[in-house]
Amino acid sequence: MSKPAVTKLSKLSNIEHILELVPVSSSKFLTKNLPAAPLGSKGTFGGTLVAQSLLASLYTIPKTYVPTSMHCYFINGGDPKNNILYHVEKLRDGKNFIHRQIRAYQHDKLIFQSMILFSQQNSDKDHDSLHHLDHIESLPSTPPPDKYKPAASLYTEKIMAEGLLQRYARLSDRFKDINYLKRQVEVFEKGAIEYNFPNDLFYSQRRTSVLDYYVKIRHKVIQSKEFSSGQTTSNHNNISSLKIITPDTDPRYNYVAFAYLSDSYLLLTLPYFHQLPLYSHKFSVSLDHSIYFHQLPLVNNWIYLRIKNSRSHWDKHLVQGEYFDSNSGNIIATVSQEGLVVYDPEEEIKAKF
Ligand SMILES: CCCCCCCCCC(=O)SCCNC(=O)CCNC(=O)[C@H](O)C(C)(C)COP(=O)(O)OP(=O)(O)OC[C@H]1O[C@@H](n2cnc3c(N)ncnc32)[C@H](O)[C@@H]1OP(=O)(O)O
Repeated sequence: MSKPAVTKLSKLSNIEHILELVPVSSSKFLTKNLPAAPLGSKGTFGGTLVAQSLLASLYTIPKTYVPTSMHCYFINGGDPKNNILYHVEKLRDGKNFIHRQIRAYQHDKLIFQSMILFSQQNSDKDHDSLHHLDHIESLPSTPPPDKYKPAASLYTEKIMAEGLLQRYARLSDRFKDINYLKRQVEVFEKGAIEYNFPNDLFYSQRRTSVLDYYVKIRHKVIQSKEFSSGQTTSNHNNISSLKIITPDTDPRYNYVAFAYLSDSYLLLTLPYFHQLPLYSHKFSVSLDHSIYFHQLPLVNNWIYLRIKNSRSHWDKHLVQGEYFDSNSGNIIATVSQEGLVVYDPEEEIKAKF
């Protein structure tokens, strides 16, 4: 199994290290490293499961196919102290579409399942009828500094400042822990995902139905749009001939990295739509996650994201994001997620804060 040298990166931002899978058979893939929980959370980060299930399935399909959509369910919380084994089931291999189902296990416990549809990239059709991509005119290709700030400096200014921190500490004990706060700033500064948030993200008293921000991946991912034509990535019966899929070698890694970022600061932004401070939940897990890919998401470019909270009802909340390439203004993906998020009554949160 050949593997190119890995560029030296901070461990926090090394997405290849975070997501690496070791093929154990033509349909089973084991995590190389432990599946970490997000800071402040007990279970494995959902984005890791979504991205690794996509990565595992890529080993079983020809390189000319790209993901069109994926629909995922988080069935049991992942244990960050145990490796995960992904089983890829081939449901169908067609001329235009390929279907895969992926199940993630820790020991014998099913923790996650996804279904992924791939479509042929190099279509030989000569006309693209009814061609349309949602588009934002004159979208700035970098976050305008008067509206958006790097996450670490915004967190330091809006949460860690004298006077404000005491208010957050009334919501959760974690804000009394200086190590937690320092680690959060470090994750924002050096983590795999870089954010520029609007100035009022952490506590907005503005009534609005849309939240927007900019996001990208720090780890360099090859951007070439050329998908080598031809053979399957894997020789299904010979795992020693598998070429490891990395950010340096395979542009399809942009899809994998996008899947990872698409589960972060999505459900967590719910309080923004309800004029409450972020992190004011009592319990928060994502239940499902769906992505429609509209084109190759170039994850090292700033991606402009618009989130809506279409419904919140009896602790079940639906959030939906539209992601745009900030260079072209064209839509690259649509994401939906339902979460189980439990809050105290709004008046109680506001009274404490
Ligand atoms: C401050 C920074 C915070 C950062 C948060 C970042 C969030 C990032 C988003 C994610 O990545 S979440 C990770 C992906 N999603 C998951 O792992 C969810 C996996 N699915 C499940 O855990 C179960 O399907 C689910 C809990 C949703 C099922 O609920 P049930 O009510 O049917 O199950 P059950 O009653 O057996 O409870 C299972 C556990 O959930 C807990 N739970 C359920 N509802 C709860 C509730 N309302 N309040 C508190 N705890 C609750 C319950 O206490 C119990 O904990 P233990 O296992 O420790 O005993």
